[in-house]
Amino acid sequence: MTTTTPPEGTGPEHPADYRAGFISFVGRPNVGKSTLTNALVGEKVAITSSKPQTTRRAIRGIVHHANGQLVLVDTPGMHRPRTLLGERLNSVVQSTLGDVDVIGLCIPANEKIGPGDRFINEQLDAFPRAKKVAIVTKIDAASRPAVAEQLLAISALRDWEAIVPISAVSRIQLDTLTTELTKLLPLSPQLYPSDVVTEELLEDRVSEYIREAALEGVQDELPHSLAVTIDDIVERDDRELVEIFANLFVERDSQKGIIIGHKGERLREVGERARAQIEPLVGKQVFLSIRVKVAKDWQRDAKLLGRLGF
Ligand SMILES: Nc1nc2c(ncn2[C@@H]2O[C@H](COP(=O)(O)OP(=O)(O)OP(=O)(O)O)[C@@H](O)[C@H]2O)c(=O)[nH]1
Repeated sequence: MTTTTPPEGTGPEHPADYRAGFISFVGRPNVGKSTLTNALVGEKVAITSSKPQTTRRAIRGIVHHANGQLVLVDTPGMHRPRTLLGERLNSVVQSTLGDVDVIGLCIPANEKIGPGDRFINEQLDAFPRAKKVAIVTKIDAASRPAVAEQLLAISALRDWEAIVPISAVSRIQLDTLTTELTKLLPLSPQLYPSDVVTEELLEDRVSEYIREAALEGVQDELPHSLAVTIDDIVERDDRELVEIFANLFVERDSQKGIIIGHKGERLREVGERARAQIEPLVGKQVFLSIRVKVAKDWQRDAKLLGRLGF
């Protein structure tokens, strides 16, 4: 019997070679994974910062295009664990990578390949199912000869399915990367409806925005000590207003002072920065209450980690 019905789920508008699947970007902290995720998805779904190790959750950004769908699974930076939080982050990475179709190892163009890159590259052998692609990030920050040299050095690391130099900030070669990644995915119907760009809950995105705002301009030891929880998000019926009640956790009393600042000035700025990100997301004016609390040494305390959502 012959049939002209397209495979279930693909819909008549999709070509026969439509591909969809899961992709994870890995690499040392600060190599530009979150920035790349956001640039590909075209909306801010992962927080970025100049401080390493700011990504804590497996966030999915979804890239839609005519020939396929890339579901991006953003992972925390892989590193040797020093705290309980570090261990949990690593186990998130391990379970994520066991599932994906493609792993993109990100290595910046403007830094020599180091032990950290090699360590992560070796870890990838544990995931034979995934196809491996090298992504050379930040090419805007390196000279052409330096990029060429880096491509050569990376090609010696393993037999890659592809090596793609890109810049997320200058939007160089992002379409090429999308095309190359799509080619490596299985033939598949669409996995998500076309208007979905992330699976993250509003609450999670709001708390990430607050953490990002709080991270701006703080000292080096603080970033890992910050965590945000949301008590409530209330949509007011009587006004075009959303009320958000958040807690910002630090580990020590001294950090509380730093976050709040002189006469609360710093906290006010954090609130303003976060609000500027959240309002477009909810499409309404936002009233944001942030209460700073101390949870002593939460990174090393299993119970507190659980309470803070890790
Ligand atoms: N010049 C340049 N800088 C970039 C580019 N992509 C990212 N960066 C910068 O590199 C820094 C780190 O970027 P992130 O995207 O947060 O890095 P990450 O790998 O996700 O970091 P973790 O979350 O710590 O794992 C930020 O200051 C970015 O602005 C790029 O294409 N060009």
